[in-house]
Amino acid sequence: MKRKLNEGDVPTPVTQSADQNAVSFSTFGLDSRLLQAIAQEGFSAPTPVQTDAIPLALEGKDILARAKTGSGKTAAYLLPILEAILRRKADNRASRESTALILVPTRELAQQVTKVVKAFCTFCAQSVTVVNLTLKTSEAVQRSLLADLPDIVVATPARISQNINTSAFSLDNVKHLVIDEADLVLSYGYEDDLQVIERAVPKGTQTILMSATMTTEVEALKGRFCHDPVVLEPKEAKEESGGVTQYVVQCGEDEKFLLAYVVFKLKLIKGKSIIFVGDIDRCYRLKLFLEQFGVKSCVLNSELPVNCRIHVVEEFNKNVYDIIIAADEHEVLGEGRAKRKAKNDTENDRIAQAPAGDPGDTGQAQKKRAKSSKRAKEYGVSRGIDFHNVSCVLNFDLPLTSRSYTHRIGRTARAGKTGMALSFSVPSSLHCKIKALSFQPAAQDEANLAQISTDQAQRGQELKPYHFDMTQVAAFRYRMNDALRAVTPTAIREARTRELRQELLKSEKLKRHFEENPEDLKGLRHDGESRAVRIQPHLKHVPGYLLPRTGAKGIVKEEVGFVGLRKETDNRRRLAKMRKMGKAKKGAKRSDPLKTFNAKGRGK
Ligand SMILES: Nc1ncnc2c1ncn2[C@@H]1O[C@H](COP(=O)(O)OP(=O)(O)OP(=O)(O)O)[C@@H](O)[C@H]1O
Repeated sequence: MKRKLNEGDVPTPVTQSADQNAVSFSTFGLDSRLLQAIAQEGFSAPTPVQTDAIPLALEGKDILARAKTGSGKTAAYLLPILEAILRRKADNRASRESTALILVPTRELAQQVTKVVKAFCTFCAQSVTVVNLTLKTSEAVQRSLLADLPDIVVATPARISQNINTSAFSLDNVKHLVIDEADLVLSYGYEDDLQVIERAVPKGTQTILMSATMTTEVEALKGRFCHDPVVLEPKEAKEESGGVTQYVVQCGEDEKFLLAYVVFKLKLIKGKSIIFVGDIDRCYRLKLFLEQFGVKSCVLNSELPVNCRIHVVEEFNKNVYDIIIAADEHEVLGEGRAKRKAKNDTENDRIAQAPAGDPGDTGQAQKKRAKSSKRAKEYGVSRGIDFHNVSCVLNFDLPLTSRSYTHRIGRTARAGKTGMALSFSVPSSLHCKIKALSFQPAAQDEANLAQISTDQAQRGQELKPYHFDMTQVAAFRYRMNDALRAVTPTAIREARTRELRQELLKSEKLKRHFEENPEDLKGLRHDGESRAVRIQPHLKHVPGYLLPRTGAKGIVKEEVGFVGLRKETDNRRRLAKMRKMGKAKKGAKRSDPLKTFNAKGRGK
């Protein structure tokens, strides 16, 4: 909640309301302590969804609000709930009940919502208590947290149903139920849990559904949980992704790396960026690749413990990093797949499985995905996480669904700001040309891009081609190849384990063990220092001769049409150099240096 809307930044109204400009938070009749907190957050005026939802929610109405990502939906439902709790407390000081239940699809979101509650309760912290039930705690701890009867409980549906089933939590006193990111809750496989909750929710509970998109799932939830709800929808579809300028580049698999290098090294994109990749290995591959050019980034993926993920987002939001590389693996499962659940899940949530016989899916790939999907279940980086001040979302790997695309690009242009989304799409003729760099689901890029473009067109948005001057970009190919060669499967594996090792070092739980076994600590520390990729200092500098005469800007040609990509034939030069260094066997056939990756296989 750090970014503020400046005057003039305030987005256009979401629905038709009487003179939106005259609305201020004080017109809602909110408790002065809440108004103080709102002012402290720097919110000068309510956003359109807040303007519409807050008065209705204060009247106790059920609401289904559809508003674009980043439009301030969290405050739209939290403020009226906090107001209602404070009013009830003022009437009956003795009462201690859990009266508000906020359901979110992921742990990160639970953490985020809890933080927002606390921020709004800065001046009434004694009166309102909140518990985030998704933290990694034992059932006994959860039971005791709930026994304190916090006013607000934030959790995933699975955690709630689990606690209802063990009688640790009763919904008898719940007066407000929120399902945030309602369009995602069912696709995360929470159907059984929602059934348990549905049965336990008392009649007359005020229900608020918040969603970025209106899907059949949301319609279904509306029918099941709401009573005669007011439906708030954007006035015009145009406003949906209004602040995001969307671009697409058709390119080969290696050219994704080439363009990423050029874009970030030459700072063609100003400000902070989120790069979405399709799986965890690609997260580290890209990170290690960019690192060699002195481009620093942090990674986010479901393999990292949840506390670490939250920490990474916080660091990014504090501008410690400008680039975050996020693996959107849950998305890779596809929405349909994610619905399939496995029984006997020991964790509180279910396992999303890939269906058998999916076209293009190997058995091994399916197994791997099913295994990782349990982790991915509560991890949804493209959904709802409030990354601050993101100028650009780069879809390094194109999302598999239009809905995912909407969620991903919603990480930029938040709270009335503007932003840019750049997507790489691999034409089928260029897919699987370089095995080590290829991403299997990209085989569907053409079809997925067509679907995304159609959906965006329906929202009045267009994906324009981004014009790189590829003749200029090609000059960087030699360096790209050099850097790519250093990112071996072993390097990726090591980077992956190193990241986890660092987490072990930070672990509170292992502190005692390390005190008793200092050798283990030393070993881990030492491991952490090892470098995954051989250092090539020259790569960090961009020699002037690589740049066009007009400087870095000459690489992006807005006025020309898309320039087809062409493989540069620098192999002869490279081979000659290697021979000189005695590395290449005479007569060795290496038409493309990247093919050396093939021989070693992928780093997975
Ligand atoms: N009235 C306001 N004035 C200024 N900033 C605001 C206002 N309301 C919310 N914000 C800021 O806008 C950002 C986005 O808000 P929020 O996370 O609630 O959006 P959202 O609609 O829930 O997005 P998503 O669908 O992605 O979860 C936050 O950083 C929040 O602090």
